[in-house]
Amino acid sequence: MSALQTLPSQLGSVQLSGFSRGFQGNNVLDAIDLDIPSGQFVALLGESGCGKTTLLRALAGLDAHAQSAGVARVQGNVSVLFQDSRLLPWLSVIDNLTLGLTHEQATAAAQALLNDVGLGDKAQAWPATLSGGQKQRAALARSLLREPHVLLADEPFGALDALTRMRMHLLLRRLVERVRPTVILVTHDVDESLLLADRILVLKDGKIAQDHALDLPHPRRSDHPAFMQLRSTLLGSLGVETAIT
Ligand SMILES: Nc1ncnc2c1ncn2[C@@H]1O[C@H](COP(=O)(O)OP(=O)(O)OP(=O)(O)O)[C@@H](O)[C@H]1O
Repeated sequence: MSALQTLPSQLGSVQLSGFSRGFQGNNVLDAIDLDIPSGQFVALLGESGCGKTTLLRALAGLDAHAQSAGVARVQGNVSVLFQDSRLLPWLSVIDNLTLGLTHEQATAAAQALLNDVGLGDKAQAWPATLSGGQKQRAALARSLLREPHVLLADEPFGALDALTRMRMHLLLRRLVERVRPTVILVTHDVDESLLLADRILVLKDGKIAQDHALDLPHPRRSDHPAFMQLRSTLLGSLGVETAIT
């Protein structure tokens, strides 16, 4: 076997080794080393402008104009979920899901995923007739239909109201537990990271400044003592002091 071949057990793993990236001479990511094993759910936190999206887009193979050094390796298929759904307005919901897929079962699988995300009756609807939350659910279904080994999500729930966001959290956890992709979720929301992730990273000054493993069962309760302690630590690292000690 050649050294370049990917072993099945490595599919879904992500490695950064001395990875730097910048734009127009400004360094954003500074020699990052990071190993994410297959199937891990990672949340990436950090203050605005610290480079979270830059890191995610590098892993997605975007921003070819950026100056990069070092290694960023993602093994397997990648799906990207953005803050806006990016559904094409001239295609029905189900045609948005199956766009580019040629296998015969794509339509049946798309309908099954739409059922899963509660949009079973919206398959033939136009995207413009969906609410923001419904569009994001359709976008999530579109991502998972590709059966990605790695799901890269950039604040996918950032624009949703609190109630819809809570529903999306439950939905994402349920689907992720079934499909088992590696997930890297960029978020500003500390509670979101604590509710969903197995591991929480904080990006600061171009480096991974904190790396926390979370071994709490799901569904999680936000009043769990370990949850509250880490919440306080994370908020502190983001420059927000809390009363909890
Ligand atoms: N395509 C680009 N061209 C030039 N500069 C860029 C580009 N993309 C990002 N940057 C710069 O890189 C830095 C990091 O931006 P990035 O969007 O990665 O931060 P972020 O942590 O995701 O921020 P936020 O939480 O506010 O979304 C910023 O200073 C930004 O201006």
